[in-house]
Parts: sequence; C-alpha cells; structure tokens
Amino acid sequence: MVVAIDGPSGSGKSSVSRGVASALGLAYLDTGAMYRAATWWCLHRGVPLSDVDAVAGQVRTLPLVMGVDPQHPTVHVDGIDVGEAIRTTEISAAVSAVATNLQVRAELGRLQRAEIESARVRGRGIVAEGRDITTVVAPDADVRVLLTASEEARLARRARDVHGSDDAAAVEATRDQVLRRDADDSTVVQFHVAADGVVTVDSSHLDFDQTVQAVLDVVESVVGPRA
Ligand SMILES: Nc1ncnc2c1ncn2[C@@H]1O[C@H](COP(=O)(O)OP(=O)(O)OP(=O)(O)O)[C@@H](O)[C@H]1O
Ligand SMILES: Nc1ccn([C@H]2C[C@H](O)[C@@H](COP(=O)(O)O)O2)c(=O)n1
Repeated sequence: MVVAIDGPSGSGKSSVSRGVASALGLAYLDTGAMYRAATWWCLHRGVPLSDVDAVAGQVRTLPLVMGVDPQHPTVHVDGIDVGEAIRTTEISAAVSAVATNLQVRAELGRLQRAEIESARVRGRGIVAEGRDITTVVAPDADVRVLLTASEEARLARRARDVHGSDDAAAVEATRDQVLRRDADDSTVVQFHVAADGVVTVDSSHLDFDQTVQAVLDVVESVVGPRA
C-alpha cells in the first residue's frame, strides 16, 4: 500500500505520517528532508543557491541515503548523518531556493519514485509525505490525503517546536519559516487545495492522536479494514 500525504508547513505531515506508518507497519519517506539534504549538500560544497544550473548539477551528484523506519528515520549524505544539520534555521531559510529549482524537482522526484517503488516491491508499503506527492510524485497512490490546518494553528505549533512557546513574540519569530516559505514553495507546487480524488483532513481543531486516527480512518475507508 502506498499512502501519499501533502500539506503546508506545520500542518503535521511529518509527525502524523510517522504515526500512521508505525500503526500500519509501513515504511516512511520524508521528502522535505530530501530537499533539505540537497540544500545542505549545495551549501557544504560552496555552490551559490542563486545559480540554478550549478545547484541542479550538484544535486545530480547527491549521495543521499534515506532511512525509512518511521520510528527512527535517518538522512545520510556522503556517509554523514545530516539529520540534525538539515533542521537548522539556516537550512529552513534557504531550502525554498532549492525546492523551487525545477531541475532539482525533476531529480528529487525521480529519487522519491524509486524509494516508493522499492518499498512496494519489497511488499512493505510506504507513507510518503511532502508537497507534491499526491499530485506529481505518486498520483496513483492507493490513498491520497491533504493534511491542512489553519495558519494560526500551524504558526503556534511551529513556535512551540522552535521557541518552546506560542506567545505573540514566538509566533512572530516563526512567520518566515512557515508562511514565507509556503508562499515561495507555492510558486512551483500547489498544496493548499486538494486535487481530484485527494481527501482533505483538517487538523486545526484536532490533537495529534486524533489527527493520526483521522488519517487511519481515511485509509480504512479507501482500502478496507486491516486484517
Ligand atoms: N493535530 C496536531 N495537534 C497539535 N500539534 C500537532 C498536531 N499535528 C502535529 N503537531 C505538532 O506540530 C508540530 C509540527 O508538526 P510537523 O513537523 O509534523 O509538521 P510538518 O507539516 O511536517 O511541517 P514542515 O513541513 O514545516 O516540516 C510538531 O511538534 C507536531 O508534533
Ligand atoms: N515534496 C516536497 C517536499 C518538500 N518540499 C519543500 C518545501 C519546503 O520548503 C522544503 C522542506 O520541507 P519540510 O521539511 O519543511 O516539509 O522542501 C517540496 O517542495 N516538495
């Protein structure tokens, strides 16, 4: 089974997808982490992100290994564990420059399809999440979900993650990472409105466990109850 989940920043894609994959015994692919790893690789190799062709060339050499265990997802580039390095504010602020490079999207989309196919062939199945999984990378996935939440909920969640608080100052300091990034990313990919056949789950008024359950309910409604 392939489950595709898209949504804007802070909607809960990564954490909810891991919960769903764990519950169903599926692998888990964080495609945002692949764009972050590509950004880390370009900066590590001194490639200016404004040079579209140089970035694309560098990404074609990306020695990326994604660990797809939902309990312990990992990201290695050239043998280096970059799991923490790709979550820094520096990478979060820079990643849209790489994610809006259409040559990079073609290359990473190819790698993502290969990961999904490899899980499928091994008979394990996978939950893959990002911005264009339901529409471009795996439009033929068995289950396709758009996970949304209000701007207010998304900013508060990210503020709590990064600043340990969702007071006004923390929310303000989070705007760039959430709303500016979504605005930039939206110039090349659409993840605010569900495409035909994609089921919307709005988590604005759900807690984490309720949101995982809501997605599991969608899976069950599409593929039937688990054995
Ligand atoms: N339904 C929910 N209610 C409350 N908090 C939630 C809910 N879903 C996720 N969270 C929390 O919100 C934070 C952001 O979630 P997560 O990182 O999974 O979002 P994301 O959509 O993957 O964001 P990004 O695209 O920016 O990486 C996490 O701390 C997560 O535990
Ligand atoms: N399928 C995808 C996945 C991610 N992106 C972009 C959007 C973000 O700016 C960046 C990092 O994603 P995150 O870790 O915050 O989910 O990658 C994309 O364009 N397409």
